[in-house]
Amino acid sequence: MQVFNYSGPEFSPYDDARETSDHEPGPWEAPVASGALSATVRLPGSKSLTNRELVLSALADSPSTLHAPLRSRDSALMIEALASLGTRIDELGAGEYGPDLRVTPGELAGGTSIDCGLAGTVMRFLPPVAALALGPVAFDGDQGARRRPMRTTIESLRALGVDVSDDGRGALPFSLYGTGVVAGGELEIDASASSQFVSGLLLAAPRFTNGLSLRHVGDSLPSMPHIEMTIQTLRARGVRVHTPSPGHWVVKPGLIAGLDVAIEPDLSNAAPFLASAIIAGGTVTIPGWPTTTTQVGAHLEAILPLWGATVARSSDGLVIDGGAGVVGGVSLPGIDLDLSEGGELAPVLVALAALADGPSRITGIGHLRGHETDRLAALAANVNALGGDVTELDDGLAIEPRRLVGGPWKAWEDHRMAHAGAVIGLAVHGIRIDDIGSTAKTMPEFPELWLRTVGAAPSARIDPLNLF
Ligand SMILES: O=C(O)C1=C[C@@H](OP(=O)(O)O)[C@@H](O)[C@H](O)C1
Ligand SMILES: C=C(OP(=O)(O)O)C(=O)O
Repeated sequence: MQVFNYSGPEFSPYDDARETSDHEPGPWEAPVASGALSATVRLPGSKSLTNRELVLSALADSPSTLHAPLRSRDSALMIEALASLGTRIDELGAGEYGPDLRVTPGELAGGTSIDCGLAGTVMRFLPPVAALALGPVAFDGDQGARRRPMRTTIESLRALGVDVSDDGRGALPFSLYGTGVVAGGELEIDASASSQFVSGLLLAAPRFTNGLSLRHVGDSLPSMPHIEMTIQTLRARGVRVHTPSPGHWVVKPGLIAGLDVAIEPDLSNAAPFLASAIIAGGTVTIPGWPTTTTQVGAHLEAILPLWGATVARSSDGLVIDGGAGVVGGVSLPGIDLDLSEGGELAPVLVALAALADGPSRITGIGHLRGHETDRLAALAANVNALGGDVTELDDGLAIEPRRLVGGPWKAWEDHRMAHAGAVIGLAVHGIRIDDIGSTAKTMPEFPELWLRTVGAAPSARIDPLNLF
């Protein structure tokens, strides 16, 4: 097994990361399951698809329309950044999920600074785009973002001839001076800390004069489905991309077509809602579940039955049936899972494992130390503070069965940490999440949707709220 060694800036989930955060921490008492569920939860659009389509629309040769895009902090930051680089983005009427977006590409211009917030997609996808602009572009983000690994982005741009200034930590803040042209060609990078290093380069590569032949060298490569998503979104816009061998991608130079594209619901954000049926019992339906998709959340269909749930597709969407649920006496088995392809699913799956009656190991996720917070340390600290027994491994977590008791649960700015706390709180009285506002990163509706899901009347239909 290949082990990822974290080599980014030093940080721990205990650091106070709130100094530059955009919201006041919202303490929240997680609701306990009060009975079997029967809920249909319509989820907002995928973060990963929305932010890829925004970038490609900005680089395209004609306008694009995004239907049902995500509206959250991460997509708002992407929109703001692309607008400051010269892209026009208009809201179109009010669709079922809020306004669609019309993106009209403009000449890319520097002379701006980009706030990445805590968004990996903004900090890794936009520097190669900014290199195509004329003029200086400065990048910074939240205090927590300054601890996320960025060395590969910085070094890959330098290797492509882009003038980048940084303080040598391999992290935000840094700035680059775009000349309006990137020659491209052959490039080797180490993307073991994040697949987003690969995706960011591939998304801009059709606009490089010679395209890009990109090879990943080094340790294992996480989150392969997200790279597949990048390739598929490029191909849908007429870009020629091929993969001569695993870890080697070739993007031909050429035009990126404008497109009318419907954004799928965020299947990774479906994780806590699907998990709620395993804890509370009963059924949860997610409408609009795509028949085929590159979203890694689709793996939940195969993963969640490991805990005994029945997961099936119906004409209404994806339906999970948790039977009587943990609170109704169902005993969850321990599991052994390599989650290298779907690290963003880990927090909710660890929450389920912490409620199981057997030992679990979730591995292949060493790179989660460089996510919104050090997710391995944060999950271990949170569960152990409730009386759990979670041990950090080099590339994952070992979870021993323990009876958990109520207590504080820290989000550390991390939306998925808050989701995990909410899942545990369904089964354990008195879980107090310190900052439910962290969920605004990808799903500002989470607290409301969650309360309505777990207290939902039979067959209640729950739609995203218009919070904007
Ligand atoms: O490209 C993307 O949209 C993402 C890639 C993954 O990043 P890592 O490879 O850094 O885990 C994933 O965890 C993140 O939530 C979104
Ligand atoms: C790792 C995540 O986000 P980001 O896009 O900021 O990397 C995530 O959403 O789990």
